[in-house]
Amino acid sequence: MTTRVRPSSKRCAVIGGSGFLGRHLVEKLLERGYSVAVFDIRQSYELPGVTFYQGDLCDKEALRPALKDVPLVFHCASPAPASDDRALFQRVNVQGTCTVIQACTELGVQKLVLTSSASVVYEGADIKNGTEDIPYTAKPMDYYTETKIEQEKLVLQACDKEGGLLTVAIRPHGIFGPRDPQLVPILVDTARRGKMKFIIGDGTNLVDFTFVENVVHGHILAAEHLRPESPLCGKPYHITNDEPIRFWDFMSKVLVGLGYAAPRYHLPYMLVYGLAMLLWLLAMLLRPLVAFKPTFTPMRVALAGTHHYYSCEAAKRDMGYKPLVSLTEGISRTVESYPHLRHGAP
Ligand SMILES: NC(=O)C1=CN([C@@H]2O[C@H](COP(=O)(O)OP(=O)(O)OC[C@H]3O[C@@H](n4cnc5c(N)ncnc54)[C@H](OP(=O)(O)O)[C@@H]3O)[C@@H](O)[C@H]2O)C=CC1
Ligand SMILES: CC(C)CCC[C@@H](C)[C@H]1CC[C@H]2C3=C(CC[C@]12C)[C@@]1(C)CCC(=O)C[C@@H]1CC3
Repeated sequence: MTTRVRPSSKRCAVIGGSGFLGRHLVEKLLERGYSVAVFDIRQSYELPGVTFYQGDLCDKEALRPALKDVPLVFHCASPAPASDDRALFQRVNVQGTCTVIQACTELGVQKLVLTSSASVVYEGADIKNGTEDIPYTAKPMDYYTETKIEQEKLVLQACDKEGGLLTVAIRPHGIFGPRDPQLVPILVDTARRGKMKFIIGDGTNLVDFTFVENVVHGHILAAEHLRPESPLCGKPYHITNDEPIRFWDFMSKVLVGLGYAAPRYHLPYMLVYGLAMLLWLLAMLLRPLVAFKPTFTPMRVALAGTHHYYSCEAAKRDMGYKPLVSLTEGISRTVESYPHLRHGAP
């Protein structure tokens, strides 16, 4: 007779655990007494309590050892949104997520927590205090969003309350914090190239930026509240700082904190959006001859010039979520963590 090892409830796996959010999640899980298996395409650190498995999540055989005897899996791997490689997004976010679900089911994993994105409902128009019942956009603005929608559907549909895999999706928005490879570095790069002088639109559009530790807190609460009888089963939840801020005020606070000037001059939104569309078309047409990536993509201009903030009332109600770090504290901790990006730094 073979005896199956009963997975310890303080064991878990983090797929994408080498990334920005993944590593913060791993650190918090360790602090809370979990032992963690990290599965990622690259290894970016070593920590006591972490077993590292390197591989592609599309490869089930590579995934299996990381998920074996683990009751709880977090899936926060994705190609970076800045890539415009449709085939890569499709392979990793859609086919790869099918592979993750299959592996979890075959290995008897009890809970799967997906990092989705609030952008699954965003199509370039204003969203004010959006709730989780807004339908997925039928017009995703990029391949990243298109495949995050498919990925979320797959995970939520896989939820089986009758003794099978339980699933939930966390939809963060605008994650920022120490070690973020995107938001602050893109902003500083744009400032260093002298392109952060302009405010797109009237500058009053409100947006959610969410400190990474609050996103981590939402993930752990979701995992710990996910049970067959709980309302979380098969549902998506927004996790934000619950403090929408003007997009341009947030950018200015980070820039000024790092010693750069805040943008001052206004440009009409529709003009910049139109130019971004033209540039994008040009990049498409010239692609066989020259590869260039415009800073001002239509998606980025829309993100910079429209309202997009979301309600996190459902997470408060169903899992007792409350942001732990305020926006002001989050911004100052973030700014302090980037001495090398300060104005004048070598
Ligand atoms: N950052 C944000 O503002 C937001 C992020 N999200 C979601 O949060 C999650 C985490 O994002 P974030 O931490 O910013 O992203 P990161 O790129 O920092 O982390 C993702 C990690 O997954 C790895 N990875 C990519 N492809 C594979 C693969 N095929 N197999 C195994 N590992 C792979 C990446 O490796 P490599 O770097 O080598 O590609 C990276 O280590 C993502 O699902 C993202 O969609 C949602 C909303 C907002
Ligand atoms: C979803 C958002 C809350 C988080 C956005 C993350 C990134 C998409 C943004 C981080 C830095 C931003 C930025 C711009 C657009 C959006 C970001 C890339 C601009 C390109 C917008 C136009 C400008 O004037 C320059 C901006 C640089 C920074």
